[in-house]
Amino acid sequence: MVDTLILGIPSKGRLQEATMTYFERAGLKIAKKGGARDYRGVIKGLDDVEVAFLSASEIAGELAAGTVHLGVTGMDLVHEKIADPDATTVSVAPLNFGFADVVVAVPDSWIDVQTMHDLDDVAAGFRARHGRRMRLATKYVRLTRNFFRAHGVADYRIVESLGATEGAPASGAADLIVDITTTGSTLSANHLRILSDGVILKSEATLVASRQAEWAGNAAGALKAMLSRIAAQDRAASIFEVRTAIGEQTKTFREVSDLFGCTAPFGAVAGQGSLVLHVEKARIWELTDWLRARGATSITIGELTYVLDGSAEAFSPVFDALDIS
Ligand SMILES: Nc1ncnc2c1ncn2[C@@H]1O[C@H](COP(=O)(O)OP(=O)(O)OP(=O)(O)O)[C@@H](O)[C@H]1O
Ligand SMILES: O=P(O)(O)OC[C@H]1O[C@H](OP(=O)(O)OP(=O)(O)O)[C@H](O)[C@@H]1O
Ligand SMILES: [Mg+2]
Repeated sequence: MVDTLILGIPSKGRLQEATMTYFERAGLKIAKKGGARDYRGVIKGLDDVEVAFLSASEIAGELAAGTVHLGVTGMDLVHEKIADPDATTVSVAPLNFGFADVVVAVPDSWIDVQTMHDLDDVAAGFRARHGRRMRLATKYVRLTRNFFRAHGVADYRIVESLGATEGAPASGAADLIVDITTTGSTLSANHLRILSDGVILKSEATLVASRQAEWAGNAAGALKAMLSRIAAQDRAASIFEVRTAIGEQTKTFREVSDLFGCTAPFGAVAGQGSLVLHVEKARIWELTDWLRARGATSITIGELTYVLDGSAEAFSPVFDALDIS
């Protein structure tokens, strides 16, 4: 079984549901093997893939170790759990959900502290005023250390937090925090404010591949099969299919290709006939206005589910990075 592709899928938390939906939309339906309590799963029709249900942070760790080949996790966790993410992982595709920022936040009452530079001033004087170093609560220890070092702030101590980090300043457990935020409501409910240059990382759920995993045998083929379905869905979601009957098909096609970036997936033949075009969604009304001005009376516009064309090549940098030919 060593050559099976192991796919890490969040088993709980915020990323779980959107991840399942994302794979299903790409024609990759994930099913639990035994029942709801089973932590292994399969993708119907892809025998060389085994699904491992793990927490988002475990997925980051297992990608670095090479014990999962491919997985969905947050970029915050990739950068927190992995010392040199570029060396051990490859980001395959951002998934457009799970958006959150890792930020430095201070109590609202610290009116003199708006920037990391201000924070450095406070940190330097903190011991003299309070008899101890400034304390920062976070579970993002690596991200915090790197960011503070880059800003030349050294006079502080990290208090590792395992939850409810935003409560630490009010409870007296720490003076400031580094945590993740999406809407900002937890920060404001706790009277905390993000420093103006205090965004450490903008995170999003991401499909990530491991450079450490064994890609020989069937794993590489399974990856290609999965990514070609994902590419087919991505491409379909970005375009409309336009059908119309118009004279001078080849000339019309040449013009709409220049003007609106259209493609003709099934070609354009000389003379009159029905023409099938693909166009980026944002350009649809420009294109149809243009066609109508040139005599096209009947035009249909359709959404597509999958488009199998050359767009899978978008992933060739990933295959190169993984040494998959
Ligand atoms: N508002 C948010 N707060 C926290 N995480 C978010 C938010 N929005 C998106 N995320 C993403 O979801 C990831 C997982 O968070 P979540 O708390 O759901 O995981 P979890 O299952 O509790 O993981 P663990 O048990 O390992 O902490 C975060 O690391 C981040 O990438
Ligand atoms: O900016 P907001 O939209 O308010 O979201 C941010 C909050 O959400 C997360 O907590 P979560 O609900 O995942 O609980 P947890 O701390 O137990 O993981 C995160 O740790 C913040 O506390
Ligand atoms: Mg959480």
